[in-house]
Amino acid sequence: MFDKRAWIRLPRNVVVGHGVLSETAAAVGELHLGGTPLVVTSPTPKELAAESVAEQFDGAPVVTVDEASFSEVERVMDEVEDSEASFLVGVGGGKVIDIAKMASDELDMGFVSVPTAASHDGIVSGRGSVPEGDTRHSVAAEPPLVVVADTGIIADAPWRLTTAGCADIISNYTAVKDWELAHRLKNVEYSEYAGALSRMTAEMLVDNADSIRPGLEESAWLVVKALVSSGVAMSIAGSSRPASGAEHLISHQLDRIAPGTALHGHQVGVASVVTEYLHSGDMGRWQNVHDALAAIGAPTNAEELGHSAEDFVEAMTTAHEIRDRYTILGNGVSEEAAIEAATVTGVI
Ligand SMILES: NC(=O)C1=CN([C@@H]2O[C@H](COP(=O)(O)OP(=O)(O)OC[C@H]3O[C@@H](n4cnc5c(N)ncnc54)[C@H](O)[C@@H]3O)[C@@H](O)[C@H]2O)C=CC1
Ligand SMILES: O=C(CO)COP(=O)(O)O
Ligand SMILES: [Zn+2]
Repeated sequence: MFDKRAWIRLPRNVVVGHGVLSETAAAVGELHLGGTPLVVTSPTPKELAAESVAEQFDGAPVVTVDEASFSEVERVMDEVEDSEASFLVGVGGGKVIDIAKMASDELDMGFVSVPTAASHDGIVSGRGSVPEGDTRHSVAAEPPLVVVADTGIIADAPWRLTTAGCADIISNYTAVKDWELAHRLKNVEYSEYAGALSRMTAEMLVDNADSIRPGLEESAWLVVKALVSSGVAMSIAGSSRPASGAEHLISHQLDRIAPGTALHGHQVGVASVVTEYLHSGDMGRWQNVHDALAAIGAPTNAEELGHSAEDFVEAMTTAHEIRDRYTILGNGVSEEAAIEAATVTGVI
């Protein structure tokens, strides 16, 4: 009997380009959500974009958040109740977008994503990530109904945020390899379509690496389009598998061991060099990942991330424990093997 089912949730309007911030209300208006939003932001994005977004909705209330935590999600939910808002607009980096996404998911109301930085693919995906206890990885959430990515604003964001977004996309290569491996070894459901889209997204970014340079709005355009495409791959898969393998597990562990040391995208990029080595050994493929990161100016080793060699090795040897996600780390790599892989690739 044929028993496959898919429920693919995607954003309705994705608006990308120069000055599109001013089209936020129009892009939302098409969806007939009704009522007034609560705008969720943080200090810098507030001045850059959130105040202007609030004006477009007739002076909608604005709440400023400080950190990605469930207490902040609850504070936003309380503000929704006080202001009687009927949907949420997140304006800022990944933390703000996640808080607004998780609050709207809890309240079962619409969510609009207005990223001011192209730092990772969570800005467009149906995945939310707020640290809870020991959990650092994303969980399923409603994707944004509307994404408004103004390349003028994103091009002016600190360059490291853009290189982090690029590295998050480059890590899709190893994520797909891990997914294929889990399919072969553990019969994990695999989507050819989502896998191919994710890999192609990484390829297109790497092929255009020469045009990804600070201050160029073209770069913001390329990276945002890649992040959208990666988010769509996750929606098709119904999980973060196409964009998250062993390299993400290692990054989540680093976030636990040494929180706040480096950006998500930068960590997964460096970890991806090592996991590519674990996949393909001395065939030079890890060098391709390393070179792609170097070409866009992202970190290529633990020191550049600000992590010690000991912490990186600890993350590698414990990463398999944090989630039910089979990868090249299998049931765990030994300390000796971790040191060997990280040393050969120049990561430590
Ligand atoms: N939902 C998901 O699937 C995923 C979620 N995450 C989560 O996202 C968070 C990290 O997000 P990031 O964006 O890397 O960091 P972030 O949200 O902390 O942003 C970094 C800093 O850049 C500032 N910023 C943003 N746009 C700016 C602009 N245009 N100009 C000047 N400053 C600007 C922010 O205010 C913040 O201070 C973590 O909590 C991580 O767990 C990470 C990956 C995937
Ligand atoms: O960052 C992500 C994809 O790039 C989400 O992955 P996780 O589910 O591992 O948090
Ligand atoms: Zn990621």
